[in-house]
Amino acid sequence: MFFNRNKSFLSFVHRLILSRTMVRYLNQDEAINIDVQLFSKYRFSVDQLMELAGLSCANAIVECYPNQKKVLVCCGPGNNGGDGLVCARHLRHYGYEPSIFYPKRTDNQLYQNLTHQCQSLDIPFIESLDEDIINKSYDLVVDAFFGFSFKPPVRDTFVPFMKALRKTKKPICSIDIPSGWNVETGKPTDGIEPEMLISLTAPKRCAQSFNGKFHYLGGRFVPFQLAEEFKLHLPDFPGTSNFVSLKFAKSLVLYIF
Ligand SMILES: NC(=O)C1=CN([C@@H]2O[C@H](COP(=O)(O)OP(=O)(O)OC[C@H]3O[C@@H](n4cnc5c(N)ncnc54)[C@H](O)[C@@H]3O)[C@@H](O)[C@H]2O)[C@H](O)CC1
Ligand SMILES: [K+]
Repeated sequence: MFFNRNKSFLSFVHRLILSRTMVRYLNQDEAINIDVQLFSKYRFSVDQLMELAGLSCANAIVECYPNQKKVLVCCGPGNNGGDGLVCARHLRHYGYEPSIFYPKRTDNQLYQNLTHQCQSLDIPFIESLDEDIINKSYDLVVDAFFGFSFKPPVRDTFVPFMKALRKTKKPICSIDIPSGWNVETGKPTDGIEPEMLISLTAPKRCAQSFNGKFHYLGGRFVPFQLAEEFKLHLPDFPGTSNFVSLKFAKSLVLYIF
């Protein structure tokens, strides 16, 4: 059956290997540079990209954690946190029971609007975080504390929160970057160990040392010219899906069966 679905199984495997092994892992400057180009040259708004990114994260989470409905979304002060707020809203619409921990808010109108949208869906905002709270009340943690603008070491306010993520027994899904990791060199000795990573736009260098269960690329919005300019070699997204596995073996099994 699968020979009919494509020219040949071998040509599929060849393309799959290339797409998984060829995808480029960005350094921090490249990630920031692409960000700037998306907003300037390609005239995307941050709201648009955040919505597309957060939606792709919610979809990938539903794919991997269909029964873990009680989700704690930990949001940081930047756009990574914004992705988390969007992800929480979409998970709520998908019938999940998200709660949000958002310790450091800003008066940025976009974040205030995203917060209001979550509150309008009765998504609770919790006021404190430690590993007992997580272990007792949640099935899954979404880590949207920090993305590619993180500069180590973790500042004092966030130290206890990162400790809770490090100590919890519950699976963690990190958005774009496992928070607290060096964007380029990866996990510090006391770093968190997420089970799932959803890279956005293109994977960052730290993702090369990620060996958790699930690694997806989300955010299906990269202009073809930009992908070409930065030689991103992004994999093909299947059908109308807005996330694609970067784990070669999983894609092969999915194809065959
Ligand atoms: N470019 C894209 O394609 C898209 C990117 N998205 C998401 O945006 C983040 C990057 O967002 P940014 O606002 O630049 O930064 P962060 O969210 O990573 O964090 C900045 C925030 O964190 C504070 N901070 C930095 N270092 C520390 C530290 N050591 N301790 C405590 N706090 C720290 C800093 O002050 C800022 O307030 C990217 O990863 C994506 O998730 C878009 O949403 C989608 C498209
Ligand atoms: K993160």
